[in-house]
Order: sequence, then structure tokens, then C-alpha cells
Amino acid sequence: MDETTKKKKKTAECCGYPISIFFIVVNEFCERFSYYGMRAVLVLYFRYFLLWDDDLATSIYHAFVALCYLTPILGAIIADSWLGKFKTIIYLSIVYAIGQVTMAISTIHDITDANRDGTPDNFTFHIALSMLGLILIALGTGGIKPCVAAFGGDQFQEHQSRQLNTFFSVFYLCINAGSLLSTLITPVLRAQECGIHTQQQCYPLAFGVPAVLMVISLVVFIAGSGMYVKTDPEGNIMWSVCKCIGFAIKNRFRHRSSSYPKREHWMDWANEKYDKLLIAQIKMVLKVLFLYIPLPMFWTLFDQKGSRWTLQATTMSGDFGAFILQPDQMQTVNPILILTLVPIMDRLIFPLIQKCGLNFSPLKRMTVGMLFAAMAFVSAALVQIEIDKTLPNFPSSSESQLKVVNTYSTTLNVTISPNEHLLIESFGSSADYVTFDHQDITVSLNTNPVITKAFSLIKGGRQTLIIPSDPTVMYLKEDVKSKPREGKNAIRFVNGYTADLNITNLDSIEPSATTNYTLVNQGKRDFVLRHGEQWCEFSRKFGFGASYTFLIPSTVFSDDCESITEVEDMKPNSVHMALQIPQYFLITTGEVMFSVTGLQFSYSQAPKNMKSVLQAGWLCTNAVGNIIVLIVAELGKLPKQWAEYLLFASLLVAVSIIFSIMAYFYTYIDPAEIEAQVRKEQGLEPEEMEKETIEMEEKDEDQKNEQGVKQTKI
Ligand SMILES: CC(C)C[C@H](NC(=O)[C@@H](N)Cc1ccccc1)C(=O)O
Repeated sequence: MDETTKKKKKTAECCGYPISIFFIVVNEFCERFSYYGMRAVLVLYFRYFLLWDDDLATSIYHAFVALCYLTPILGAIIADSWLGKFKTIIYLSIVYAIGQVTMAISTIHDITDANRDGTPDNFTFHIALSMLGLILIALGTGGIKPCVAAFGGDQFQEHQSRQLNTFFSVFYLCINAGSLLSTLITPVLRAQECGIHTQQQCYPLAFGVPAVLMVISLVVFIAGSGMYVKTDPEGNIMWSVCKCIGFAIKNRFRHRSSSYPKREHWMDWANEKYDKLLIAQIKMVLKVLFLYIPLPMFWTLFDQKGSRWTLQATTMSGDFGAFILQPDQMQTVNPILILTLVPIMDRLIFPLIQKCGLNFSPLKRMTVGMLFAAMAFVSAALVQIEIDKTLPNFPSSSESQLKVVNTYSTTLNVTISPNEHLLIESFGSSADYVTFDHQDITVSLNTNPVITKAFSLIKGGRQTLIIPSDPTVMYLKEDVKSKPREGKNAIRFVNGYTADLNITNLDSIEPSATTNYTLVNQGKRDFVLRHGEQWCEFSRKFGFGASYTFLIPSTVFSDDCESITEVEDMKPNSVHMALQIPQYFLITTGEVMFSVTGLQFSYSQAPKNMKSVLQAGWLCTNAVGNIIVLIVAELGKLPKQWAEYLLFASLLVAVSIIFSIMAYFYTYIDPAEIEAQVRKEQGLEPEEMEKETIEMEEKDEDQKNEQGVKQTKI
């Protein structure tokens, strides 16, 4: 039975949809849960389990994401040239599940924690195992990605073209439902404590649940195997494509003299040796791939949601009254909006546009999607301008900033050479930082006798001059010079008490000493101060992104911690995270128009034996977009973040103009019809041809109207 016949095999239907689709969308839901769930805790695993620094953790994370969108090419080649989509999905899902299990095992600290101190003793083992796991996951997730969407499309018969379009929307909904649930659940699992010998953050559970979901995904897919329409690969198609293109180029070069008549298309130079059908199919694929060239720019903006926009959120306030939103949780707005916008677009907006007689063809939708993404970045720039107004005035690389804290018993007159005079009361501080364009300063205090001391400030840094109860030992302490990470608050204590103090979660602190900064989350936090039998409790409510120095006086125990003074080194964030919602709304509207349409378009414009290849080409635009983000991050940025957002928005507008011109010259095709025409011209399979022609006539006209199809002969 050849493939065309298989396509006509009657499949079980429910409400006009093939029942097999149910297994495919559930499989996609579980797979995306597995992928995004693992991704949600990956950077934290690198940072706090493997103890990598921020730069290494984020670079490896982005490299992994880019790899996940490069491996689709491999999966597509295997599927279209060798195993077929069904077997490729099964085999690569097994690789994927093994990868997830390997990753989960690599996070069990007890495996190498011989001394039972809660940290692994052999990091090489954990790094090697997790890298192996990640490579297998990238192979699996990327490899099956182009096959699953195309395999879903294959389940539909010719008369189900409207259902086919809805399938791609439902498919996208499942992706986002899976990713939304897992991004909410896995961080909670990670926050649990577990372990055999010592209780630690529960990474094995956070990675284990995605591994289980991947196994379920595989089982669900296998469960549907009796119902699928399975198309066999037609030999090593990719190799034939490469050879055919190579021959056309060589042949064209050999006949470059003007004495040879021109051919309609450069691929026609392969006519002498290759089948007309193959040449026609290659032309279809190349036309679409050419159209994809500008598309990575969309993903370059889109993928910055996870990086730049999350960083932007760390400088904002996430207090929504009824709940507190962490900066990285803001990203879940995207899948939530997808779940609401896809049905609205499909059921309301697109039909309405069609009713108005406007031809909103797929390529027009994609162009508008790009413009929405550009508007999202303009919105991000406006929000950034608002944030910048509230940010502290951090020192430039040539400046130094200094603040003075006085824990001496009386008010002091502090003179900082050459002409800075500050009057600072006991257990108080200078109002704000003083900026110097030189590093060497001399500080004089109006004590009796006058105390004078020279200091060298840090270039580009912020410091506090701590004047303790014995001012002769005044000293400099380095301050935070950027907003604390993840919207947390940086706090520290100066011990003005006469003896050592113990403070909850901090090391013991000597008299006159200052602790290093500790990061605390938003909300009410309690600290217990102890010295021997004496203790008192001290509570403070924190917002987002502030920094404080708490001055502990000698009377701290007699007045039950009441006299602790708070010095605000950095104001809490005041611009609300809700202001990011418009930019999320715009980028998600853009995503629905661009990504869901692109998925459908890549399927509908591909010849039947190259459906996965074109899906892989589509996913590759995402990989290139991710790589551009990496390069831009490395190359440094514009001095102002809002300017960078505007630059990206303008670049995308320029790219969308180029894309719209390319789209104008693109003629939509029905690959099946073109293949039938070529076969007819070749005088092949007359019976088969007849059947196809009848079916094509029966085909739903709606799709053509919807897509603005202009049938053409390649
Ligand atoms: C890039 C892929 C083609 C598209 C797809 N991604 C999405 O649908 C995102 N909206 C999912 C998401 C979830 C959570 C946070 C950000 C984005 C995919 O993964 O297949």
C-alpha cells in the first residue's frame, strides 16, 4: 500500500476530527510539561547545586535551549528519510525519557555525599551525568518536535482542512497548558526539602516529575498506535535533495555561456538527471525556506521575555495585594494569555476579519504578528523609562560614592576633604550618597581631640564609612551598587552593642563590626538577636529590591529591640509589575499571529514527503533567534536599556517590512495539487491521479478563501 492510499484509509472520527489526534495532543501536553518543568529549575540547579557562577549558569542554559531548537533538523532527516515520523517519535522519546531520568539522578546529592554534610563530594560526577542528561534531552525534545506537529497534520483527510487548521491551534494550546502547569509546579517541588542522609532542596523531585511526565507522554503516544495514519519515508529523501541541488548548481555553472537558453528556475538545470516531481518538491521547499530568512528576528525579541524582561521585573514591585508575584513568575503571563487569546483569535477575530471581506492570509498574519512584537518592545521601553526615573543614581566607572553612618554616642561633624561637610546625629546616617570623581579622601571628625583618617575609595563603587563607638577605628564597608537580584532585599547589621551578638541566620557579629549583606524576600521577616541569655525579636516588612543597614545600639536588650535604627541604602522598587502586562499582551498577540500561523503554514506548504523537514526549518528560525540573543548579550549593550528596547523594536519593524515585500511575491500553493500535476505531465499513475483530482474538487473551498490561496504551477 503506497502512501497516497494510506492517506485515504478511513480513520475513526469524533466531531469531524480523527480520534488519533487525542493521543497526539495529550502526548504534546505531557512532553511540554516535561520540557518546561525541567527548564524552570535548570538555572537554579546550575547555580545552587553545581555552584556555578551566574555567567556560566546562564551561558550553559542558553546553549542548551539553542541546541533544543537545532536538533529538529536531525529528527526531521531521520523521520523523512529513514524511520518515518511514527518510529522517530517513539525512538527519540525513549532517548528523551532516558535523558530526563539521567538528569533527575544527577541531582541526588546523597549519591556522592560520603561525609554527609549536605553537599556533593564529587562534582565531576554530577556535572558529567547532568550534561549527558541534557544532551539526551536536547536530542529527544528537538528531534521529535518537527515530527509530532507534522504527524498530527498527517492524521487529517483531504476533506478535513478546516479541522486541520483548528488542530494546530489546539496543539498550541496544549503546549502552553503543559508549560504553564509545569512552570508553576516544579519550582514549588524544588522548594521542598528531601534527602536520605541530609535534607536539601528537592531537585530530584523537581526533575523527577518531568521525567515521569515524559514516560507518560511516550505511553500515551504508543497507546494510540493502532489508530494512526502512518506515512512511510520515501527513501533517503534528504540525500536525494542534496544531490539534486548540487547537480543543478553544477549543471548551471557548466552551461553559463549566453548561447544556452535560460531556464525558468535555476533548479530546472537538474531536469537532465532528476525526476520532475523531486525538482518540483525541492522548489516548493526552497521557496518557503527563503521566506524564513527574516523570521529569526521575531524570536530574538520574543526570547528576551525570559531574560531582559525578567531582569526588568526585578526592578519593579510585585505586590498585588492578595498575592505577591516573583519577577520570574511574570513569565507565566505568556502561556496564560495564549490560553485565552488563541480561542478568541480563532473564534472571533479572524472570522470577523474574514466577514469584513479582508483577506488576512497567513503571511499577512505573520507580518502583523511581528509588528505586535515590535510594539511590545516599545511598551517595554516606556516602562523602562518610568523605572529609570526611580532608580538610584549609581556611580559611573570613574566615580566613587560614599555614605556615612554614625554609631558614636553623640552627633558628629564630619568633614571629607576637600569641602564636604556633613552633620550626622548619633545612630543616624548622611541623607544620601556623596559622589566623588577622585578616590583618595581624608575624613575628619569634630571629636576631642579631632580624629583624622585617610581612605581610598573604590572606583565605580559605593561604600559606607562606619563610625563605631570608638571613632578612631572608623572603617569603610562596601555597599551594593545595583538592585539586588530577583527582587530580593539586601540587609546588613552594624553592632553598636558592647559584646558579640547572634542574629538569626547570620554568623556571630563582634562589637563595632558590620555583617555582610544577606538577601531576604519580600514580606514580613523576623530576626532574633541574642547574647548569652538575653534576646529580643525584631520584625520588618520588606518590599522589592531595597537595601538597608540596621544599626544596633547598646540599649538593644533593655528596650526589646525597639531602638534598632534602619538606614535605607537603596529605596524599594516603586514601579508596579502590572505595568509589564501590556508588553506581555502585545508580544503574546504577536506570538499567536506569528507562531501558530507559521506552524500551520509550514505544514500546508510542504510536499508530503518533506513535512518534517519544513517544520524543522521553521523551528530553526527560533534557534537562530536564540543565538542572536546570546551574541547581543555578549557584545554588550547600549548604555540605556530603554534605547536597546527601541533599537530592537525598530529592527523588527524594518525586518517585517522586508518580510511583507517577500510575502507579496509569494504564491500560496497546494503541494498535493502540484505533485498531481507533475505526475500527470509525466503520465504516471493515471488511476491514482483520477482519485486525487476528484478529491481535490471536493476539497473545502473555505481553506482557499481563508488562506487567500492562489494556486500556481511551480
Ligand atoms: C518556540 C516554539 C515554536 C513555541 C512553543 N512555545 C510556546 O508556545 C510558548 N508560549 C511557551 C512558553 C511557556 C512558558 C513561558 C514562556 C513561553 C513551544 O514551546 O513549542
